Amino acid sequence: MLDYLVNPDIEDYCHQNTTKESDLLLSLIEATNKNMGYPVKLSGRQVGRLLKLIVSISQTKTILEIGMFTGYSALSMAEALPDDGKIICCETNPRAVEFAKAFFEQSPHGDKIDIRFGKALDTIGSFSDITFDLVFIDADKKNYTNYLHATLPLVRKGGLVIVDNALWQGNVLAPSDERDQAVADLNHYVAESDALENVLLSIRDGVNIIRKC
Ligand SMILES: C[S@@+](CC[C@H](N)C(=O)[O-])C[C@H]1O[C@@H](n2cnc3c(N)ncnc32)[C@H](O)[C@@H]1O
Repeated sequence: MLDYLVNPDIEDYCHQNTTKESDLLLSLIEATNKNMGYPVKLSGRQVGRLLKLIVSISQTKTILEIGMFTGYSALSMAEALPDDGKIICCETNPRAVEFAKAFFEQSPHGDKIDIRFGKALDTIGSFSDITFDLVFIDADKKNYTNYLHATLPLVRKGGLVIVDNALWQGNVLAPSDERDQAVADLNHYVAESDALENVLLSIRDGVNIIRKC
């Protein structure tokens, strides 16, 4: 594991010079830090604003999020969806689900968010006749390649898959366990595929932006 991927001063500068979140999202971050023990799980301002920006400029209306936690990235994307847009969020932690629901209820965008409690692969397996404009993968790393292969058929042509933690603290350089390997395998598969085009960005812990051709 590398100490850091991006110089911390540069990281801080980028954070300070990126559009601030809505007041509700700022309270969600504060409450997550105070009550949930793992604030590091939040994708953070740069990734959150990147997701919101992409949703805004891509005519995205249907999103699948794999790994919702307390709802930071879900609400960031929901804020950019049109009124008839929808985001389905998969999450296994009941406490995180209750926490997120309380915040979604306070948001004018909360009714765009549909939480599916349970393992994401089971939820995905239950879908029929559903197509997504965008899939955001941000759950257990060991299933990263499984998530990619399970969701690609559900993504419309021209749609996006965005993968957080795609550099996995640098462990992709020399994978040493199942999780490192799954993230490295996903990156390799995507870069080699003729059916996909992508850019792997070294923002925060890495973000892989993939377009289905
Ligand atoms: C990194 S956090 C997600 C952070 C969130 N996307 C954000 O940026 O605010 C990963 C989440 O995935 C959830 N998770 C882990 N395994 C899962 C599974 N098999 N199915 C659905 N969610 C899972 C965890 O409980 C955790 O809340």
